[in-house]
Amino acid sequence: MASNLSDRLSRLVKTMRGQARITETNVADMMREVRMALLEADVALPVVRDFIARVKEKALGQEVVGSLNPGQVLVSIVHKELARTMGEGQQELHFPANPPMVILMAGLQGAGKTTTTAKLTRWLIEKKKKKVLTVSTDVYRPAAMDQLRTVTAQAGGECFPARPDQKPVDIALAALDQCRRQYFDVLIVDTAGRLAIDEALMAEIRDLHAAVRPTETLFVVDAMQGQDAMNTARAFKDVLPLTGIVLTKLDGDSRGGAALSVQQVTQTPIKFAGVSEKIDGLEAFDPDRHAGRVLGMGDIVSLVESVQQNVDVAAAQKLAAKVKSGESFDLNDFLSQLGQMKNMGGLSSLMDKLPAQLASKAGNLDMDKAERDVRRMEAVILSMTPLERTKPDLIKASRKRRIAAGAGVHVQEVNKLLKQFEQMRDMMKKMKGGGMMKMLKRMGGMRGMLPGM
Ligand SMILES: Nc1nc2c(ncn2[C@@H]2O[C@H](COP(=O)(O)OP(=O)(O)OP(=O)(O)O)[C@@H](O)[C@H]2O)c(=O)[nH]1
Repeated sequence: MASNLSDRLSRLVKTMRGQARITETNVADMMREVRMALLEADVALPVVRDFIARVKEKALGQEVVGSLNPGQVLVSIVHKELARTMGEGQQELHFPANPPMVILMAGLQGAGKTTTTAKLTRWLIEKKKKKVLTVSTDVYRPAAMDQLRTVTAQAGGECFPARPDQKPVDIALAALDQCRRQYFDVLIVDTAGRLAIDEALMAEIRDLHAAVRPTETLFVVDAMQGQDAMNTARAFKDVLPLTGIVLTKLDGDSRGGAALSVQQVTQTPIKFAGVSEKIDGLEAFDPDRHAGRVLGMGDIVSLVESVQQNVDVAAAQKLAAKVKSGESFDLNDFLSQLGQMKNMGGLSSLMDKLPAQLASKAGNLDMDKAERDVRRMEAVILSMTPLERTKPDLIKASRKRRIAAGAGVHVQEVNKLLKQFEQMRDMMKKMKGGGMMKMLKRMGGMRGMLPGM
């Protein structure tokens, strides 16, 4: 697995210490790394070229302030420009003043249109309190009609009973008529998957569009499609006035470079991301966060921010000094560490911000259980006396039972915690604070990643 962009740039940066400006000479090597990172993320080559030219123009002549170096400044420029290219903030659906709203789903076979139709139905019902009707116009595959009926029911919506012997336009108009008569707020028209080179099918979807005049025409594209996504998107855009893009299968291995290519050629906002096969696996697309993924850096920017805001560096330094000087690590210290972890938004929110490679390694952990464990540990420590917290060896069996009762847990939980604490104290003694100092230094290094931090 290739290392991430900030690692690569910092390797280069070692050779250019003391340089105060981004110049033609030092930018060339760095741009090569940025180009590689984007190509590895499957962004189409012409889009990469364009993007690089824009970043270079922005970067040249930038002052490198304070403790930053040119590489750090560049990572920040690349990240911001990438997020800006993929959209300015999150983009919502447009709801017309007079319902029903019609949404037309378009895309290649297997892109995820039917699954997204169901997810969107659920999203509209739950988040927007809408009454939703779906309809399949895939007259070529009766199984597709059955699939939509099943998934719409799972989503809690209604599906218009279409028949394969009808024409797609007739089906859609009949569904729209039912929608009006029965006061549905939204009609989602699912269509057959089609290749852009299939002229007859492309003409059919254009006719469908003209007949139902949708408020939203969503192009559904599989993030795993990589470089090809650009050509597909362009062909659909030529035929249909797209209003939004749904990028599916972002839970796969792909770094999601397709987002950049598709957005660039269609100039259409990416509105949703598909993040699982399940009915609730649809999220509003977040360009800032996705930029981190494309660069292979996870949501590093907000991770750095949450570490800085919530970790009490002074307290951590005091703890490191205490361990180093041979003073023992006690349960109060343990409690404060648990508190810091909670301040950063809990384990699952930290996991969400990690780069994909790291997160997938930790993916088998049950985060909900881990968070419950942390809360239980806190309750156990809080039910001890101050003396017991500094000298846990004094805790006898009868006190363990009282502590367990106070925390509302089984006595085994108290034993488990004391054992974990003992292991941690042994580890701390071996580290003599050195490991923690290293960690703190790294945090200091991360602070330099972005200007103004
Ligand atoms: N992991 C994952 N799988 C997805 C996602 N979206 C769709 N899929 C899967 O992709 C496959 C194809 O999805 P469909 O919704 O049937 O695709 P379609 O575009 O309607 O396909 P056609 O009707 O053949 O044109 C199914 O196995 C879905 O479960 C997603 O966001 N993540």
